[in-house]
Amino acid sequence: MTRDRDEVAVRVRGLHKAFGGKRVLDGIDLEVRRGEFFALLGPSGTGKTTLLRLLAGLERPDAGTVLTAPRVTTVYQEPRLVVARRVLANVTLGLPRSAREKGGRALAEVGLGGRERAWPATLSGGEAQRVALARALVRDPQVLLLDEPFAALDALTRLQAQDLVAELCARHRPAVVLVTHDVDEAVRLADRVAVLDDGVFAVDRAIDLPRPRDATSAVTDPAVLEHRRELLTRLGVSTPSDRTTPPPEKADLASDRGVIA
Ligand SMILES: Nc1ncnc2c1ncn2[C@@H]1O[C@H](COP(=O)(O)OP(=O)(O)OP(=O)(O)O)[C@@H](O)[C@H]1O
Repeated sequence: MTRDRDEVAVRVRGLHKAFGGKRVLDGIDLEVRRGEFFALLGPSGTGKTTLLRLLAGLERPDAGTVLTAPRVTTVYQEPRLVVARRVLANVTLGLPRSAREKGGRALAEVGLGGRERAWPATLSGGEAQRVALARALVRDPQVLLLDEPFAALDALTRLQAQDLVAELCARHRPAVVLVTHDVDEAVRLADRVAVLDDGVFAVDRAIDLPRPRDATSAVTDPAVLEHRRELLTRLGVSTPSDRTTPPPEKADLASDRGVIA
């Protein structure tokens, strides 16, 4: 483990944010280190994107502090490519011409080597999102913010894109904050998963599973299933195993009878 893995790249303390009197974030504390992958789940409208926007410096806190390493880059659900610019120009947008070579290497890293001169309109959704990843990579982010980056992709492309992001993050080791609605995606990618509810983290759970994590283990590995069950329960979704568990009164009865150790 090298030293910069231990550097804190995101430090949030006592963060409060409201819009028009509506409390959205109500005292958030968060630390994410270089090389750490943090995923944020939560029902719609709980403030996940607001937290990302605060980390990106696009919103100001009402109270509390938000500190990040200087190079912060966001990848959004839509790739946000400039249609009138070729792929490489999109990757290096706003950077000096000297960044072109690095841009080409970033494209090769996301599997799009040779597509530098393609127009965005000729790309598939998955390819366009890989261009967006290359555009983030070329900026050497110390903090990578991912705002539901796989949500618009079909199921198979999404799994491939998750593998790619896991691989890129393992190699470049930014501090990652991923916002997602997908529990399986969070468990597959993250070192830690939090559930944002009512302005605070209702859960902040370490996912200490070995890597690489392949897609099939998501349906076979009991440790993965346990994380999934716990997170879904915290999100208010009952799982089949919950439904087959006797209700509490019955479990108590059973334990009174000595059936449950
Ligand atoms: N600029 C703003 N002005 C007013 N209200 C806002 C603003 N930004 C966010 N909100 C409100 O803050 C709340 C949280 O929004 P936010 O987009 O952060 O939630 P979210 O958890 O990311 O939702 P989703 O999962 O649906 O994307 C919502 O009620 C939203 O309407």
